[in-house]
Amino acid sequence: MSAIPRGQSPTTAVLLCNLGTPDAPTAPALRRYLAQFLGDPRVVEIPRLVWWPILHGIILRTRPAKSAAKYATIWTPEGSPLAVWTAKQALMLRGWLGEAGLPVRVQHAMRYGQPAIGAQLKVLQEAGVQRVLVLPLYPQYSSTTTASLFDDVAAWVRRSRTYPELRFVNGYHAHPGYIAALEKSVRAHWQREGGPAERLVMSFHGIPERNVRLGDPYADQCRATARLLAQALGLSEQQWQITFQSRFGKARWLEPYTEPTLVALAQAGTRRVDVMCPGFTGDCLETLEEINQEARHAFMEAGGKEFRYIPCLNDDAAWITALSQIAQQQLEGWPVD
Ligand SMILES: C=CC1=C(C)c2cc3[nH]c(cc4nc(cc5[nH]c(cc1n2)c(C)c5CCC(=O)O)C(CCC(=O)O)=C4C)c(C)c3C=C
Ligand SMILES: [Fe+2]
Ligand SMILES: [Fe+2]
Repeated sequence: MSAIPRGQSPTTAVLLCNLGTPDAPTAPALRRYLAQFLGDPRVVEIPRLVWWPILHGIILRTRPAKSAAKYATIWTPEGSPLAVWTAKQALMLRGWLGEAGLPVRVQHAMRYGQPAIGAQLKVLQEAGVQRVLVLPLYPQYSSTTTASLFDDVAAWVRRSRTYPELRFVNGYHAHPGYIAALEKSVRAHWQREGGPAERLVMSFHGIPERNVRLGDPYADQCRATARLLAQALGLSEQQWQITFQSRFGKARWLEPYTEPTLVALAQAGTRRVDVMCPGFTGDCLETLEEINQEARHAFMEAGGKEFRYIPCLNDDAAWITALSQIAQQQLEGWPVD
């Protein structure tokens, strides 16, 4: 791909997309966010007639205040960590691609909340952008996340008379740059801590077991990521394990569940664990509160001695390099000006 002449506004863009987060750690903000999130038919696959009264009559009356209190424990002066990391990743990716001779525009957008995907696509189009690569911050494909993002892009296309040429990344769970960035983050953690703990627990966000039965490749992709990382780190089967967190509702989700596994490890005499969340590319509520606060507490209460949390990739240089490699591979062959 030839470089875009400097000084002109780029007509090619990368839209870096993430899940989204509430605007504030308050019950009203959580109600807006959860209504959009849990009203998405890709996330809750229950017929509307059955689900709507439960969502609006029960869940949105009780959950917002409880979730807001959790968000309040991780909120920063700059805002929600997920929003802060996503914006920073987009800024860094723009720099990395520019250095690689591809001065494309890079914007970020959220599936739920702000900045919305449709609004960002409109901004790009109005700025003269003719080609957009949509790059989700989800390494593992799931219909609940990746396909939902695609739906949102498609919904904007449906509303628009004209739209740019579009490409969409489905996932990169085994990309060598992603695995290498994860490996580097674990090795740096071991360096700081003076060596590995007895066990490395890799916790991924769960999804309902039913989705997997119906063909969602998410679980296999999480397992493949975990295995590749364990191999890169030279770990034996006894030194690592995969778990799934954040179960929502009463149905069976992917197992083994993270917190009960950590409790069982402590009860069986494991004193020290390293815990990471390789499926989350930036720290957020699910890693900072659910893992580093709640799961830590459960492990220690069950007799564990050290719970060593490994931060997500966030603004790590090796991770931004991986993102820029993934983007470059997809931008390859696209005509520029
Ligand atoms: C990384 C991949 C994710 C998958 C897969 C996923 C599936 C999924 N999530 C819910 C319900 C909730 N998730 C919530 C927060 C949340 N989820 C992800 C990622 C995935 N979810 C992230 C990054 C976050 C954190 C957002 C942040 O602001 O920091 C929440 C909201 C918080 C709460 O009230 O607990 C809900 C609800 C379902 C039902 C689902 C699959 C069916
Ligand atoms: Fe989630
Ligand atoms: Fe959670």
